[in-house]
Amino acid sequence: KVYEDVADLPSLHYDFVIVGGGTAGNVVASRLTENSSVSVLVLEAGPSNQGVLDAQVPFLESGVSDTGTPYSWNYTTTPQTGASGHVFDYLRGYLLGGCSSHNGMAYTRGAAADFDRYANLTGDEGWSWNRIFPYFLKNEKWTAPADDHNTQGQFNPAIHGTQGPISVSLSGFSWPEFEQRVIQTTTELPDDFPFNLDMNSGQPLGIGWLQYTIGHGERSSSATGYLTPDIIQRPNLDILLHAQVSKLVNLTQSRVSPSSPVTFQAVQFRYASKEIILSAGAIGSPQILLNSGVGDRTALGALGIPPLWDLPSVGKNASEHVYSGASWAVNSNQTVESITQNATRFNEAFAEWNNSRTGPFVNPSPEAGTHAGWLRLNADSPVFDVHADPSPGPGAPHFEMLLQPFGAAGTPGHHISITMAMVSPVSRGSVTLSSNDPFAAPVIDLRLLSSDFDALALTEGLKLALKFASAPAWDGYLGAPTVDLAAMTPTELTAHIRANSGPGYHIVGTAGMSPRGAQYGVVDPDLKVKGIAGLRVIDASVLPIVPGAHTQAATYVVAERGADMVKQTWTL
Ligand SMILES: Cc1cc2nc3c(=O)[nH]c(=O)nc-3n(C[C@H](O)[C@H](O)[C@H](O)COP(=O)(O)OP(=O)(O)OC[C@H]3O[C@@H](n4cnc5c(N)ncnc54)[C@H](O)[C@@H]3O)c2cc1C
Repeated sequence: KVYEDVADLPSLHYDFVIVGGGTAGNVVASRLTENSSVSVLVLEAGPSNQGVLDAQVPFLESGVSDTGTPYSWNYTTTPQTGASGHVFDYLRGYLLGGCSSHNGMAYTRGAAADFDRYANLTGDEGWSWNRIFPYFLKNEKWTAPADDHNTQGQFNPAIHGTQGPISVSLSGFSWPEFEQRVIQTTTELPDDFPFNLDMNSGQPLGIGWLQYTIGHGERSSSATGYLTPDIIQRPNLDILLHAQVSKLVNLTQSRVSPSSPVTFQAVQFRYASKEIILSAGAIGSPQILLNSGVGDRTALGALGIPPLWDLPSVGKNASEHVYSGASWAVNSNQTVESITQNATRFNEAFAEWNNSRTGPFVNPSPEAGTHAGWLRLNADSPVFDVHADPSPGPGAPHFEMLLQPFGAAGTPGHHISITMAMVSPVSRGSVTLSSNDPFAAPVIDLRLLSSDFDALALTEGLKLALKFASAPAWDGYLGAPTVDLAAMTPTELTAHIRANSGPGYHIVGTAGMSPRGAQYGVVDPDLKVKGIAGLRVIDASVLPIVPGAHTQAATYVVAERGADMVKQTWTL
């Protein structure tokens, strides 16, 4: 059951307490309570997703994701020196479902090489692409698009799951003038921009149709998919909302030494007899560990937090994508602005969604892409003189190119954009504490573009965007660029990128996996916190390096495998 008030909770003792009812946390709660002998409590800081219209209507996503809404943690980053000193809002979902209840819904699994690298970095073959692949299928329910269009040639059915909790579909409303030009470009410039039937095969390189965690015109999230009404009714599952966990309690108060590991058995006010599972996300999980005295001993001591267990990697190694882009006016009124800049059409589109779950509101927020391209730097690029290739292999991208029939928000007229992201960044940031107040916002320093490699690579990426737009397919359609990037020298382009880029909200790595016995890292490959009994982290923070993909699919498979590991430990 879902509880709004702690006083109503029926029990003090649970087998498992899951901190965070977000993307990963709800997967674990749902899977563990499949066994009726197990009791689970989920503690979620935010409110319910039920009745939050903007979390249901894909097009209205920003109403739930943006800073300032009641459903956002309202974080900001520190000034980002590599990005002209800008301070960015750092969006994180503050409601049941976490980021899966407010994200952009793009469904991208990443490259096989991303997961094979996780296997190498952890010494656990179980994280390799081939071994993880069944979990993608287990998570997914392939669904026809809302407009029921013929999807042949737009995806490969052989690589998708059909029975899982999360609906995945192709776009349910089309922008034909734009889409035809994208596809035409793949035939005109096939060397640089080959068509890829399905970017989720493990071989993402090329341009393909985007898939979204949307079913029948509505957002599919961990809250809607893994906490269906019948699952919520399970007598062995309690979910407490408005419950922000400050720190974990060490009931045994045992001395810290490698031979007598610390045992965590409680959070604030509830007992977990088997395990506490931290699923508070890549910001929340390290924050709770640090508040609990698990982290860099010196830094904790300096803040007046008694260090309990020295794990210097907690909150470090934050790995995040960085986005920049280009936009052009177009000689057409067939862009998403025809809805966002016209109140009548906006209201009609909303009414259509209400009546039949069709129309433009079935697609994600206005700036969503119709297609994505996953691209690489040239093998002989001089950028590799600055830093060795950080990508996990030749089948994995350096860049994501998002193709959007929409310009910059607030600019009148009709535009298209090509957003370009550096998805194999060298830069690493951190999540640290500002004080010993466990409820104070953490310090989020992504160190975006702090590596020159990232800035120089993204410069090459923007050149690829310009090349894409130079294909004959766009002749007569593209008007003036919003900013004339083609006229810039490479140095000017790099400076432009530093002044005009931002984060992708894809942070991972702050409780990263490393091999068992390694002196670095936060969790072992079985997601148990190193040196601590009774505590795992199961969420995006355990991925040691950001995949070349939006991160929800990777988070879902971490959670599915994590739940299996917990079941295995306790023979459930
Ligand atoms: C605006 C935005 C757009 C995105 N777009 C996409 C996209 O289009 N495609 C994609 O694949 N990925 C996208 N992502 C990234 C993706 O959604 C995340 O990587 C993923 O969902 C993270 O899952 P998680 O379980 O690690 O954390 P979360 O989903 O954030 O879950 C953490 C949960 O823990 C709760 N919590 C935190 N601290 C505490 C505490 N102290 N006590 C109790 N509860 C707590 C939070 O409220 C939250 O519910 C986007 C992210 C954002 C923010």
